[in-house]
Amino acid sequence: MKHASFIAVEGPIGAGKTTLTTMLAAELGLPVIKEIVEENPFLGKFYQNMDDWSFQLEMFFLCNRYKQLEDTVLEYIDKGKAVISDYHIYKNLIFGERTLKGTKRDKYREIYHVLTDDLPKPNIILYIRADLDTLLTRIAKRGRSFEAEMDNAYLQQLIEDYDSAMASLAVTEPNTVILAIDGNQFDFVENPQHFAEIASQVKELLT
Ligand SMILES: Nc1ncnc2c1ncn2[C@@H]1O[C@H](COP(=O)(O)OP(=O)(O)OP(=O)(O)O)[C@@H](O)[C@H]1O
Ligand SMILES: Nc1nc(=O)c2ncn([C@H]3C[C@H](O)[C@@H](CO)O3)c2[nH]1
Repeated sequence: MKHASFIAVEGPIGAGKTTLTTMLAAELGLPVIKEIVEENPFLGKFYQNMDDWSFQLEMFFLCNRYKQLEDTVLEYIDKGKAVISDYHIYKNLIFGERTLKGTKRDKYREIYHVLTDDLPKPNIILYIRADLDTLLTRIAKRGRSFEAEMDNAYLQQLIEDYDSAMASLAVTEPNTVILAIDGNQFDFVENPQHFAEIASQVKELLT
């Protein structure tokens, strides 16, 4: 039996994950899983002082996403229903490896694997790649106050971390389809033709 599709939209901060996920969910008639941002008590503190707050923040994201992933598996994947999410749980490792240091990083990595290794993961990843200027423009356009403190070097580093992580996933999980989307060129918000092209590629993957 063919497994139901579990699609994750990924990319660095401000790439357009939530926007594209919402648009595709509506177009394809799929239930949507979105990450919790506004109720996160550590994000503002983290952007002001990353060294002091990174462990709390990464653990908060990991526990929330773990719970959401468990629920997604029970509600959709185990029942053979397709679903689209605006993140892949693997992003915890991408961020954690960047923001944590020393023993905290080692402990966090272990907890990540203990929690997630035995859970089903997305079989399709839509990876939105975008350069620093594009991301800065979109983050500014969205205007979240706590992100005003974000360092450009951190964002640039994450762009590179995402590229490495996707290249490594392509090797370690060869059955996962990774569709790269050029977020600099594709303006799926303003240009319906651009969105239609992406939607048609995703539909092909689902058939
Ligand atoms: N392809 C695009 N073209 C033009 N504007 C875009 C595009 N994608 C997203 N935007 C705009 O950029 C802003 C950020 O998008 P969005 O919140 O979807 O990003 P995100 O990747 O989910 O961010 P985060 O990493 O913080 O969760 C929004 O204002 C959105 O309207
Ligand atoms: N450090 C860190 N670890 C994560 O797992 C993570 N996931 C998202 N974010 C940040 C990016 C946006 O500002 C905001 C919304 O995505 O939260 C994260 N930050």
